[in-house]
Amino acid sequence: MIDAYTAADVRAAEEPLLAAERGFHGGLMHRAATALAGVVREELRARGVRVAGSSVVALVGRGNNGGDALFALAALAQRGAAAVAVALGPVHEAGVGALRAAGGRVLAVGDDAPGEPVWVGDAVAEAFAADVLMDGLLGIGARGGLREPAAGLVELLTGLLDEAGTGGPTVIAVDVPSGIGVDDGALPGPVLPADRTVSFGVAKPGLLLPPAAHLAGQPTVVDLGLTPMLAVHGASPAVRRPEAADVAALWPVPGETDHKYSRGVLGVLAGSVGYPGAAVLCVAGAQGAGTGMVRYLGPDPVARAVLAAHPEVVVGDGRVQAWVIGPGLTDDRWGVAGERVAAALREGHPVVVDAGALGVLPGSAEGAVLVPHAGELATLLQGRGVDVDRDAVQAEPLRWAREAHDRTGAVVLLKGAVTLVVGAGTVWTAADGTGWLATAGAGDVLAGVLGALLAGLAARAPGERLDEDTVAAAAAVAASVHGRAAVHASGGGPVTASAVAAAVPRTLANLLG
Ligand SMILES: NC(=O)C1=CN([C@@H]2O[C@H](COP(=O)(O)OP(=O)(O)OC[C@H]3O[C@@H](n4cnc5c(N)ncnc54)[C@H](OP(=O)(O)O)[C@@H]3O)[C@@H](O)[C@H]2O)[C@@H](O)CC1
Ligand SMILES: [K+]
Repeated sequence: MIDAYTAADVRAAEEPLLAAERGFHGGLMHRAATALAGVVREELRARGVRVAGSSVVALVGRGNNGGDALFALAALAQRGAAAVAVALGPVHEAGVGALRAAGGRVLAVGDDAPGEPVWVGDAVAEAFAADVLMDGLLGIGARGGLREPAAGLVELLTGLLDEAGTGGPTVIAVDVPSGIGVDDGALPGPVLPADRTVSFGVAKPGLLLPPAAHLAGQPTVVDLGLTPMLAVHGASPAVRRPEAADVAALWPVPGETDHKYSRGVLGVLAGSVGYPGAAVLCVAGAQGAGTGMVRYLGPDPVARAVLAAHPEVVVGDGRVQAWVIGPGLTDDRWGVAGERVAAALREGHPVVVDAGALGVLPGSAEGAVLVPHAGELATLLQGRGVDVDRDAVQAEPLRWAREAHDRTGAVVLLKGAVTLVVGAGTVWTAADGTGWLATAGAGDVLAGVLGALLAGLAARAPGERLDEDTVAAAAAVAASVHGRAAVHASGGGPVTASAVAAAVPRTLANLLG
């Protein structure tokens, strides 16, 4: 599990550690910088460049984040790297001292910065020519987006890096990409996209939350002994991301005495004469995820298509432990879908609600998991009197997913390259897929995978409602499995939704094996 804590919780936890070290060399900043320098060396090796003779540049801001970057540069300079700090104002004095003592250079952008004065354009050229570029402008002390001159410098550099494709430096963000919303993943201004973020103590929410997560690259967390302090302080993770072991821990694995009913029966109300494929794909996802049985409800021609692809499906009503309602339904079926959602919730069954059925939710949909994409979430909120559109949802996905949760009582899984799951408690994210997964029908497969998982979990606790945290964790785990299946199926190239569903059993076998 990657657990991310808010900036306030991190500060409260580090306070006693900082007080205990009282400026002692070898304290938190020294350990953070040493680990950071280690990651830079790793990245230099990955580029086939030796540390001695390499070129490493850091953009340095006024706080301790800049201090980390300066001490890391000093450590690299000691090993023979050409280390250059670009200071964008007054910066950590001891850090500058250490860098200079190790033979590094300091370039100054702006009158109040130490070092050789340079134009912004020269600083950009220096940064762009480096093997590795560290972004140490702002950390968890950020208030709002980058200010000038850092904002302009980052905009210029981002443009150059965009044009260069893979030709520019490897970018490593120090603790967080500078200027992101540390706690909410917002992007209030320009942010330098990183290949990797080295985060100190614990991950920060913005590394896992869209849209900032797209700019953080691969997160690497450096252990600084903060976790026990967080526990003492009573902090709980604000955002979590499941890893392979977490999928295995949650996924119900059948025992010798299990039978199809004890493994979970999933009801699927999906598909229409216009969109029969949605039903076939949803069922394929559920079968691939190993549900005990699928009961399918839908028009005869669609049922025939479902049976042709999946002869093990039972067509017609009966007892189920969970539902998927909505994929591929046309408006003539929305009334039936709405009644079925309400009935399932009354009976205490978890329901995955997708597509057209999102528009016919009962006033309170507590117990449901809504699985919209950004456009569907905007429509759902508009239907409840909220003035929001797709672009606004994409700009602030956490805010609007939370709004939808507050207004419906349901767990909200917002689909995207980084999937977001919002309930009353911890926020979950998953980002194990590939860009190739953005393809027709992929959402139908996800609904089936999630439905199967919920049916399996509900079947393990007969007569009990699944608690909301379990449902939210299941939604994130299902999104993770779906993304991993896409990666398996893709092998780096295009992938169809059918292929993703077909790859789910192999993906689960690898995760559970
Ligand atoms: N947690 C840990 O265990 C460890 C943490 N460590 C490190 O410490 C970092 C936190 O350090 P920090 O508190 O000095 O904050 P940081 O973000 O560097 O700078 C804040 C300064 O920037 C300024 N400023 C604010 N917003 C701004 C803006 N938009 N644009 C421009 N300026 C802005 C603000 O000034 P003001 O807002 O008052 O104008 C203030 O002076 C943390 O991220 C990690 O890297 C490690 O060293 C050791 C282990
Ligand atoms: K940073």
